[in-house]
Amino acid sequence: MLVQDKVQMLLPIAIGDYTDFFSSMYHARNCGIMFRGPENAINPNWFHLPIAYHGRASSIVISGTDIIRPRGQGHPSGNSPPYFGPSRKLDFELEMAAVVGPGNELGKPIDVNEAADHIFGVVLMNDWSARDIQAWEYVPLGPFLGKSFGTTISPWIVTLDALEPFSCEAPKQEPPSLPYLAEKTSRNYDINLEVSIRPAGQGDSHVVTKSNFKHLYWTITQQLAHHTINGCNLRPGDLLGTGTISGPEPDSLGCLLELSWNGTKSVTLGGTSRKFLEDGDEVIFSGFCKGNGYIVGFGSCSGKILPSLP
Ligand SMILES: O=C(O)/C=C/C(=O)CC(=O)CC(=O)O
Ligand SMILES: [Ca+2]
Ligand SMILES: [Mg+2]
Repeated sequence: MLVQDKVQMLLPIAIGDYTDFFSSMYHARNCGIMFRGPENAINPNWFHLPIAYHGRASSIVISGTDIIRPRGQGHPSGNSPPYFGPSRKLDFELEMAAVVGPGNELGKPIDVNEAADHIFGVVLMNDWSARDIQAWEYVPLGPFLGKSFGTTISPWIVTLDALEPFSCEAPKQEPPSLPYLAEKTSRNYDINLEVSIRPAGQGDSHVVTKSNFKHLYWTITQQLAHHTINGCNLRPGDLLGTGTISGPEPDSLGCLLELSWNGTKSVTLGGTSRKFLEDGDEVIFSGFCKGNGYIVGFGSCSGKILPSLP
């Protein structure tokens, strides 16, 4: 046995492909209210299929790896042209991710009721997001450079077997999903999640949100079944992010975009405050399940923001 602090953690898998879903209704609704207003907050398709984008596997890094503030084109306001420079709206996204194994052959979808047999386990994941870059580039094809500069995961994979004692009923889906997504039993897991930020030079980190995996509307088994329904093959080590896991309460929102309501209010951090991340901030995710006399821990998923290139 080795003391955790004395070893260097590495990525637990070789990640061939990475997909990121958008499966918390609270997160989808909040983003929609901010970007489209309350009447059209959630697009009609959202309630019929687990929405996702194809992410970038090459920039997935292990917890503890620094993240360089990305540069890019920022969203013009009014009639002004777009600007180029360091992101002014750098954010974290509190997520978990399923690690695929064994996966399927090309052309042979995985049945939703057998999907759990193709998920080896789960990790914590931070889908770092540059909101100004993302807002300008994402129509009509989805996120691109606003998210591909870095994604952090925790160092060990907690198997679904280890999570079984913490399984709980998933939210009721209304309208009912199409038959290929209808599960005989639809399960989530009760996993406590927490995000804290340690500003540069401070010893203490400050908790900014607490959420729970059980808030996901689309389950990870529905995500996997949907991903393969067109015949797409998933391979061992592929990573399926859940999407930002926001809960219903104001202190359970999974990103600063929501917590600061797109920079219109401040989030307190001890003696200071944030709307988006500043250079030197260390963002630390933790996750655990509390059993009877024991804990299943996910370790931490952390990263510090370094200044952008000149
Ligand atoms: O509702 C929209 O138009 C946009 C939503 C987002 O951009 C949220 C997002 O970043 C997706 C994610 O959680 O990864
Ligand atoms: Ca995401
Ligand atoms: Mg990312």
